[in-house]
Amino acid sequence: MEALAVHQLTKTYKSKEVVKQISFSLQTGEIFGFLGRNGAGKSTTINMLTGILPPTSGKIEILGTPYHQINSIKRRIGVLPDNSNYYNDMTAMQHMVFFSQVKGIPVHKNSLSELLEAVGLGEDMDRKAGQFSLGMKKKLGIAQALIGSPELVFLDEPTSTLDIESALQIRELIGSLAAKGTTVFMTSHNLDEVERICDRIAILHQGRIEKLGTIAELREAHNNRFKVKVKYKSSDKNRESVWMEHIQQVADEVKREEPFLELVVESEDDIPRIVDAAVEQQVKIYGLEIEQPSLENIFLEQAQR
Ligand SMILES: Nc1ncnc2c1ncn2[C@@H]1O[C@H](COP(=O)(O)OP(=O)(O)OP(=O)(O)O)[C@@H](O)[C@H]1O
Repeated sequence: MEALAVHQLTKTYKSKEVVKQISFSLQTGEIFGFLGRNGAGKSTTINMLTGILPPTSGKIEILGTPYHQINSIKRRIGVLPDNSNYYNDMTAMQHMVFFSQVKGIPVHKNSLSELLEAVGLGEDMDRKAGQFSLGMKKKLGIAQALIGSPELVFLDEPTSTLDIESALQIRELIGSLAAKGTTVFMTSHNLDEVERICDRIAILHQGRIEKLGTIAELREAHNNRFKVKVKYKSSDKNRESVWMEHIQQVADEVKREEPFLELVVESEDDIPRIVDAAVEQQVKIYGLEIEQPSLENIFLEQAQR
């Protein structure tokens, strides 16, 4: 089932279109990464999807419910907005109780403290938010987004401002949510993170979705060539030449700087062919490094256009 379906969604400020006819859908239980440079329109999109900002045009269906009825399903949605405000004099737990009440969800202190523990605020739940660092506020924002076990969660940069360990903890939490069937829509500037946890991604560029798919699909569309670096040794120059001739037929590019050989091949299947031919010609392989285009390459290519 689709947790979210967006069709031709557009936002115009005065005469400037900042989100331009974007369409996509999210399957239940998937982690969807929404990427783009500063100002690409990510937060504007999240604000429209969560009912904070009215769209100029387009169609949104959330959890099988038309957009104009979004208030009736707000309890089933969790949101970490791009900037959250907290009351300096209220503790983390008091905030959680307050947010539960605002959402109309019965207050269960045990589950609220479990959520605070899950984001790493277990020991700080009775401290006032006025004493919190930026990272701690972010964790509180994630905990409040998860009150009432929402089916669909929007997380705007959930790990920015977090230290390495905390970011890892949050990534694991996001993974466990999805494993339980929660659908996650998240933005991030950390491409490594996106590559690791997102099932599919969309790259937004100047308000338009320029790329959409799994990382493997984006690689395929980008230019799915493999760079292969081989460390080798051969004691027989003739046999080595036969191997080289074979490589010339298989590889698109060949660069040789003994004892290394750098190749570019179209298909992953070319790699064992090259190794098999080496074995046949008694060329010894000491190392093999294989590099595929990273999400960073794909993203940078997009951003430079
Ligand atoms: N209230 C507003 N009035 C006019 N323009 C706005 C308003 N809010 C956002 N914009 C413009 O809309 C565009 C998209 O902004 P948005 O905040 O959605 O980008 P973003 O992708 O979330 O960026 P970031 O990564 O920096 O958070 C920007 O050009 C921004 O200046």
